[in-house]
Amino acid sequence: MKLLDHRAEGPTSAPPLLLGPSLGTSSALWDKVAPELSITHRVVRWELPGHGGSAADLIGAGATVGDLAGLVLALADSLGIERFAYAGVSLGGAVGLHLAVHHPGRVDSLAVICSSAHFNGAKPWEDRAALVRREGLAGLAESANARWFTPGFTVPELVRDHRDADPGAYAACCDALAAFDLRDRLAEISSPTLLIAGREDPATPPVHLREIADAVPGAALVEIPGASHLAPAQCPEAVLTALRAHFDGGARRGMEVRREVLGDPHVDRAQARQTPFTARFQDFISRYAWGEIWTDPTLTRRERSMITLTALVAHGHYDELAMHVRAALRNGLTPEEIGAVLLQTAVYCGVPAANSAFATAQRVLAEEEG
Ligand SMILES: O=C(O)CC1=CCC(=O)O1
Repeated sequence: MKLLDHRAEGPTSAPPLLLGPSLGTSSALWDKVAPELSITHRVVRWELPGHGGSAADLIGAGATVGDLAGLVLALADSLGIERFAYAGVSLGGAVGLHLAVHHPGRVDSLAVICSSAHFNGAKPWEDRAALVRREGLAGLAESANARWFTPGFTVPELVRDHRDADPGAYAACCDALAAFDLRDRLAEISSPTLLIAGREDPATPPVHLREIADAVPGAALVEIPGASHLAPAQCPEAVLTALRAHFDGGARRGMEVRREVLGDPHVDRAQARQTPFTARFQDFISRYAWGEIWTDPTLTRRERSMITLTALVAHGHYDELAMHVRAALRNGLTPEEIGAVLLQTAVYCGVPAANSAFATAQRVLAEEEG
């Protein structure tokens, strides 16, 4: 099966983040944003059919946003990505809305940028599709700067990509925009949703994003002054700040997992002891140890507990060991299994270390039983 062209960057073990382009643009739209996002995410930028390196015949006349969403899901499947965060601009944002409504199990978190739940009816897009089918894209590309940027600003590479797109596929994308209207379904979206509007955007002005924010439960709206339609290209830092804050569920998720594994009383005590001096360290632990490592599904929590017990014995961290014996019980290890792990440490970490570990574990197990 033919797939959308894409560019992937960032650690393969990081949470996946799919980035969608707007009509006439390519993945270059994300050039100033994607490298930064790829520090914390496996970023996959996809190309519209007939744009960038995607084949034009992936869609045809009468295409829908649902067809584009299907291509995005096929790409995700091919990359072994089940659930993902998603950000899209304009038509790419419409794809994100469609995914969140029709495939909620796939979308962990959504950001919709300079986009809309409807693109002002069918007529303008039917006219544009007819024009492009008749005359190609050269003429339309001449007006790209006015549609995409504030006066005096341009990104020549994006304008060139617009001119070079396949007219048939571009027109099919216009067909998809003509038929798109998700206003009645927005309230069904359950993924955490961020809307980003360009204050100077003539194509999808802030009122379109506000309409989505008002309808999607819990959604947030950020308006970027000085940005027109292609905000990630024109105001990358503002977009990056908003996306980072939205997608960095690491700290939040980390705190949830920390509480699940260590228990509320322990975490509450740690929080109460926190001072301005230790706050950054506590935050680091929540994000990194709990938000990234303990949440990584490659290993089970039971397996992680066994590894952690062993490592703590190896380094003689007996206070931490006591805490992780409790965590191991919470993660489903039996006292017998904990004993078997400690016995094995006698072989690899040394008998004196295991001796102290058994004493610590015995005390904790007795406390937990009593
Ligand atoms: O190029 C435009 O006209 C702006 C636009 C509308 C939908 C989209 O994806 O881009």
